[in-house]
Amino acid sequence: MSRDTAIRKNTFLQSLKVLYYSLISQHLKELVPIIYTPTQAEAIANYSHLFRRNECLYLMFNEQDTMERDYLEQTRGRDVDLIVCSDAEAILGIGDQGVGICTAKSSIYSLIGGIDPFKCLPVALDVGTDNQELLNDHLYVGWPQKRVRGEKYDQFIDKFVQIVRKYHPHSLLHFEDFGVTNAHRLLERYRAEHACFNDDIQGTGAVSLSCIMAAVGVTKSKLCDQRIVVYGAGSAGLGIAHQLRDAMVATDGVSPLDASRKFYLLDKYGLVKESLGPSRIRDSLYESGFVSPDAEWKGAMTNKKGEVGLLEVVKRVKPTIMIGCSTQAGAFTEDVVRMMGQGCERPIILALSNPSRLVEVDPANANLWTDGRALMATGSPFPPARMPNGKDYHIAECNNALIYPGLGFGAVLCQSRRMTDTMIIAGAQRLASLSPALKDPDDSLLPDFDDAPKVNFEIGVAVAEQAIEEGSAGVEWKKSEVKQKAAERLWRPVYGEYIYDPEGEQA
Ligand SMILES: NC(=O)C1=CN([C@@H]2O[C@H](COP(=O)(O)OP(=O)(O)OC[C@H]3O[C@@H](n4cnc5c(N)ncnc54)[C@H](O)[C@@H]3O)[C@@H](O)[C@H]2O)C=CC1
Ligand SMILES: CC(=O)C(=O)O
Ligand SMILES: [Mg+2]
Repeated sequence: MSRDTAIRKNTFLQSLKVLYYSLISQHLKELVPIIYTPTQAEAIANYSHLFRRNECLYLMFNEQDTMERDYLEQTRGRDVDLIVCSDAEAILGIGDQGVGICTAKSSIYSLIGGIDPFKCLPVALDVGTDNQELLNDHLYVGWPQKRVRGEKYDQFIDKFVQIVRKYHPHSLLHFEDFGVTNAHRLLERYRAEHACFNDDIQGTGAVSLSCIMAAVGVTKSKLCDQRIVVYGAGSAGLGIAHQLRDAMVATDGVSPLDASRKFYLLDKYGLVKESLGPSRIRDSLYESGFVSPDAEWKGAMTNKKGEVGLLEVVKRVKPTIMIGCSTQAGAFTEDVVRMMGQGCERPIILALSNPSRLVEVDPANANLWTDGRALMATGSPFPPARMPNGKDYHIAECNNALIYPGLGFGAVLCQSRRMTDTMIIAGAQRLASLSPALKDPDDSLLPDFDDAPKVNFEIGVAVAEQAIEEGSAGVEWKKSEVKQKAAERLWRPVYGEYIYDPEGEQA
């Protein structure tokens, strides 16, 4: 190699990383689906078989005695702003993947959020796996033990969080794809003491709120006038319901109780209603206030176990919005969608499960079954649907990646010690204000992914402005200074253009 010193080799190799980011940045729409959803699910599912080298900080449960040393070794000389961690229990709709790491989530912060990749740290928290296929696989690279749960799990996570707080107190700690029993708990436990963010709960809630704000703009109605069915009451479903309810309370002035009654959540036991009891309703669902009173469901059709299914719910509720985050492919059947279409003029349908093969309804079918009246969004990219008038309807990609990079950029920019609900709402409102559907009701509900960097810059500015206004920021800027500061801070991959000159070579 012509680069003869270690430092020249080092800078050359670093430049290849810049090439990676530069190439993807120039072809975002084409290449994000390759490094992120839907392909990422396949890459994670085959992680051990495709394994080349470790790209993240890998912390294993049975090596926690050296956790602090391992952390320091990986972060030495780096000014870490952002940490993306996952225990991989509920990866991208494909369940427990043991050590299926989420480096892509971290790369998206750089590609779309403009955060220097050198300041981002992806962390795999390996606490074992309950995925028997992985445990039987002799090539599995993770710790081949059953998942650690309970107090020992909490102690391991706590040790990690305290190390982050000690060495990078201004960082944003992003939780990704934790299992439903841990996701809410961990966020609530740590968000008051450190800037924490759960993407599946808050990121998905925020991007869905933006999408729905745009959709109710098209239907010229208010958020509090909607009847909302959420199919799949896990991290994403509950996060979305909370976000929409908070927005109804904040913007439409309804009480939290009245707002809660606009929601009908379904989980694997059907409609979440009182009589399902604690064996079928998780604590976080009970506490959420979204459990339907039995009195509202007298005479409803049930199965032998007393469970009410989706079709019956849609028939009785006549929802204006139906959101899928259940991992159940095709759950929004023709009967369900046609029934919804009978109950309202412009059904708003968000089929958010990833990867694409798990989508609750193919938008082309939803379009057909509602005669082109549905306002639609999906979690992974889908081709446009042809409307009866011959026009193409662009399906919004309602994926948290359209908002979390900006939320993170904003929090990091102003060194916020908290990621507050109001900062997230400010980001969601800014995204909604950029919806193409505001100019043309037949256009996509959300901006195109090609515009994601520009859009996320705006989101970041809105978040930092809100943090300054409410006193959460660690910097002493005026709100009017934020845009300039954001522009100065933005990282963009610039890879020099090399022009091949054969004549020059001969000379
Ligand atoms: N578009 C986006 O930005 C995002 C999409 N997602 C997708 O949403 C899906 C769920 O993700 P999480 O909420 O993180 O997982 P989760 O495991 O927390 O939640 C899934 C929920 O679906 C429920 N469910 C399972 N079978 C069901 C059935 N037959 N009927 C009704 N509900 C059923 C489960 O009980 C669980 O509560 C995944 O496919 C994920 O990829 C998640 C986060 C963001
Ligand atoms: C997008 C995402 O966070 C998920 O599917 O889990
Ligand atoms: Mg996720």
